[in-house]
This record gives sequence, structure tokens and C-alpha cells, in this order.
Amino acid sequence: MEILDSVQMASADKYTIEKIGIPSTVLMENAASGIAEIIKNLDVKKDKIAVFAGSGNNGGDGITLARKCYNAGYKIDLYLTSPPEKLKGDPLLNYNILQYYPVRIFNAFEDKLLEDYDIIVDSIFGTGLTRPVEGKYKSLIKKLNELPGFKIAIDMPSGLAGNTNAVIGECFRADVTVTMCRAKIPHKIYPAKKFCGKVEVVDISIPDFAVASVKPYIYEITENNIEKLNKRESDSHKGKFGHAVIIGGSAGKTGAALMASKSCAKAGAGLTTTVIPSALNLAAELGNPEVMSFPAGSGDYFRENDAKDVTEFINDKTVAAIGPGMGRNDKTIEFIKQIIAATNLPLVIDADGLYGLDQNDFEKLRFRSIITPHIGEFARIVNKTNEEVINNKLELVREFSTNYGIVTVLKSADTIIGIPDGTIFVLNTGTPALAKGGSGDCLTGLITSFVSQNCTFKNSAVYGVWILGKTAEHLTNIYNERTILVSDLIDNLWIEINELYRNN
Ligand SMILES: NC(=O)C1=CN([C@@H]2O[C@H](COP(=O)(O)OP(=O)(O)OC[C@H]3O[C@@H](n4cnc5c(N)ncnc54)[C@H](OP(=O)(O)O)[C@@H]3O)[C@@H](O)[C@H]2O)[C@@H](O)CC1
Ligand SMILES: Nc1ncnc2c1ncn2[C@@H]1O[C@H](COP(=O)(O)OP(=O)(O)O)[C@@H](O)[C@H]1O
Ligand SMILES: [K+]
Repeated sequence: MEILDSVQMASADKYTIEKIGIPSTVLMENAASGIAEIIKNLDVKKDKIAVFAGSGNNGGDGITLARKCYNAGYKIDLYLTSPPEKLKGDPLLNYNILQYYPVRIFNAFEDKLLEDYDIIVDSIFGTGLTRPVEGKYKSLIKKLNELPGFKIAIDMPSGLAGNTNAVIGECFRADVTVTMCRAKIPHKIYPAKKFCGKVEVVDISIPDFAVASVKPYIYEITENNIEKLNKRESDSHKGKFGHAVIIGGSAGKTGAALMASKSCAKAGAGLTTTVIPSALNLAAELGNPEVMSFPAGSGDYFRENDAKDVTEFINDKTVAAIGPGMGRNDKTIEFIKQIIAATNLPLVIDADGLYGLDQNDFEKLRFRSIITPHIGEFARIVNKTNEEVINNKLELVREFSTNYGIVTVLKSADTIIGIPDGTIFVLNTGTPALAKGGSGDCLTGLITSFVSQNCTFKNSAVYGVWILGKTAEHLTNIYNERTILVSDLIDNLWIEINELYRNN
């Protein structure tokens, strides 16, 4: 499903109203009906509802909702943030209609809140907000957050801006956000996402072709649109599923290479080899019997002198991952740079593998690579602070992927995948069980495995993130989010892989 920014949403509205001719009043009516329906279905007490409405169209949705809630039999009070004389257009029209209904109307700043409400509806600002709220609006939002009732935001929690995942200032903290037509950026991407609660999308009669007309470029991967995995031909053999190589390990971090390799084999690569500093080879031989190993050099970390042998070994393979547990020794960094320069093989680069890379190295990776940095690793790559990356994830990932022709998997509680044509995929799978060393190594192994099995880079990245996240969700449901180890995730990869086969 597409994720829109506020400008795209406004353009899709405009297209629907002006080109197709559906009146904006109808859209507002539909929005209010959709929100009322969601309120009816909520499993919370809802005898007394307060709607806080601003002067724009978001306020108009709230004013219209007050009428719908009255019709549904709830006791409803409306608190306006501006004098009624300031209303215009559809909000004014709906305010005038509401005069015929026995709904009490107050001023949100001047009148005292009358009762303890079961539900607080925030329709102060929607996608029209572009700057942080200040003064009395800020105080009002703070006050609403302190009220005990269940909190519903219409379209956006007031205080968030519709075109960024950054939290720009004080904002309403919703239990449920009901948005129109499509989810917007802050609904789906942290840190703004944290303020939205559960996001419900209502259809207000904006057709798919109106959405397509605004050229969306951000998509959320869900159960409904993830491509299914193909069943294997009955006469297939291991040669069909590629030979994947995981280059990793250094003294103290051998396990990272082993976990990535095991994940790779488990997800279906035809053959998997761990390329490992020779002093650590025994651990690979004993630790992963299903995986082969190639001992490199003579020490317990990679050095530039090992690059020639390793390049020769990997050159006829299908894909190589570089990074898990390699360490950051200068000689290891030189080794990685030489491998990148000396081979044209598809590469998946993660963790320490990314540490010493510069613009020159990334240029050499064009159209044959996937990188899988977490926030800190990506901040280093693009020369920004972690904070800047968190608040500008979409733009930074898009810019990097299009400039260098590299698939970028920016990992965090949500994961953003950027592909070279400028499309962004957002995945919200996973649980805090993954906030544990080694999850990233498992992801590297999974992505490498799917590249080896001839999936596109985009699909390989999507499958890796999806399967890792869903596996964590399954296990968190059974156990908890603390005690799950990466080896548990690897043992249980089959659960989600089975799901991806369903119905084909
Ligand atoms: N169009 C349609 O067909 C449909 C639209 N729909 C609904 O419309 C919503 C968008 O409506 P919108 O564009 O009127 O903007 P909205 O979010 O109400 O806010 C604008 C108002 O806030 C004010 N303001 C802004 N920032 C401020 C600040 N920091 N501090 C103080 N004031 C500030 C700003 O004043 P200004 O700064 O411009 O003077 C203006 O008065 C959308 O989210 C959805 O709910 C649905 O009904 C479906 C059909
Ligand atoms: N709270 C969370 N919710 C969902 N996914 C998470 C969460 N925390 C971490 N993850 C996922 O776990 C993986 C962690 O990778 P990384 O940060 O490289 O860790 P490590 O290097 O320790 O393995 C990433 O895929 C990330 O998206
Ligand atoms: K709102």
C-alpha cells in the first residue's frame, strides 16, 4: 500500500474534487462516517465523547463527526479552538448544520472542560500543519494528553507534520489515529509513528487512480502485497539455488559469521561457504556442519594480503556477504576495499564491512550491491549525526540509493529499503526481541540467501527483513521479547517461510 506525504494527499484530494467532481463536502461526510464507524467498533467505554476541533478541514472532520456521534447515540461535546466566525467552507457548512442538533459547543481555550470524557477526539490540526505548535495550542495539546480518556486523532495527531517522520514539537499522543484514503509518512515511520497508536485507514471515495496520479514512491510491505515464494521444481538440485559466500569473523566475533552463514543455508541457498580467518576455521567446521568453510590467510582477522586468494575463491560463486564480525582493523578494511575492487560479484555488505568504505568504494558497488546499515552505520556513511538520520531517513536513503545505484536497507524498529529507481519500501515487522546482538547477522544471511536463489535485490532485501521480523513476532507471542536468541530465530525461520508459500 502506498504511503503518502501531505502534499501528495492534498493533490489526490484536489484531483478527486476538481477533475472527477466529487464535492469536498462529500469527502468530509465520508471521512466523518468512516471515523464514526471505527468509534462504534472500538472496545472501549464511549458514553461521553469530547471532540476538539480546529478551524481548518481537520476541524471540519471533527465538527461533522460530532453530528455522526450524536446520531449514534453518544453524548457529545464539541470544543472549538477558534470563534465560529473564523470558520469557512466545509467546516462552516457543517458547523451551521450542527446548530440544529442538541450538541453542546464550547471554546477550547476559554471554557472549562466539563466532564470526564471516555473518548477525546483530536481534530485540531491535520495534514495542514507545517510548523511546531506554540502558545495556547501547545498548552491545549499538553492538557489533552493528560486527560484520562481514550484518545483518537483524526488524520494526524495534532502537532505532527504530514510530510516528515520527525516529531517537530509538542503533539497529541493517540491510542488510535483514523486517517483518510492512505497512511501518511508519520503514521508508519518512527519517531512520529509512536504518537499515532493503531492506525486505521478509511476509504472516503478517493479512487486508486487519483492516488496514482500523485506518483507515490513510498510503499509499505504487508501480508497483502508481499510477493509469494515460488515452490521448487520437483527435479531441482542444489546448483539451482546458488553458492552463497559469507565473508566474516575475527577473534571474539566468529559467531557473527557463523550465524549469518547458518541463516543463509537455512533460508535455502544451494551451497553456503563461510570465508573465515584461518585461525578460526575450526569453529566454522564444527559450528555449522551444513556449511562449508574457506580458511583465509594465517591469522585471526582478515588482512589485505588475503584478498587475492579470497577473490579467486568467490569469483565463480553467486553472491558474497562481507561484514559479519570482521572487526575494524585497518588491514581488514584494506582487505574489504580490495575485494570490492577486484570482483564484480553481487555483494551484501553489513556491519564492520561498511565501516571503512568511502565514496570511491560505493561507486564500485553500483547496481550489484545491497548494504544493510543500522542508524549509526548509515550516519557514518552519509556523514550525518544519528539524530539527523532518524529524522530524515526517507530522504537520506532515497538519495544514497539513487546516487550510488545501491539497495539500502536502513535497519531499526522500522526498516526502510531504498532501491536505485527512487522507490522506498517500509517494513514494520519485528519486535524488541530483535534488539539483541546478532539479529543483523541473521538478516545478512537471509538477504544473501535470497540473492543466491535468484531473487531480485529488492525482493531479497524485503524477504530478509520480513522473515526476520515475522519470526520474531511469532516467537515473541509464544515466549517473550527478552529471552529469544538468534539461534531460536534461525531454528524457527520455517514458520514464516511456510506462510510465504501459502496458496501457490
Ligand atoms: N480537502 C479535502 O477534501 C479533505 C480534507 N480532509 C481533512 O482536512 C485536513 C487538512 O485540512 P487543512 O488543509 O484545512 O489543514 P488543517 O490540518 O485543518 O490545518 C490548517 C489550519 O491550521 C492552522 N495552522 C497550521 N499550523 C498551525 C500552527 N502551528 N499553529 C496554529 N495554527 C496552525 C492553519 O492556519 P494558517 O497557518 O494557514 O493561518 C489552518 O487554519 C486533513 O488532515 C483531513 O482531516 C478530509 O475532510 C477529507 C477531505
Ligand atoms: N524494536 C525493534 N523492532 C523491530 N525490529 C527491530 C527492533 N530492534 C532491532 N530490530 C531489527 O533487528 C536487526 C538488528 O540489526 P543490527 O542493529 O545490525 O544488530 P546486530 O549488529 O547486533 O545484529 C535489524 O534488522 C533491526 O531492524
Ligand atoms: K488531528
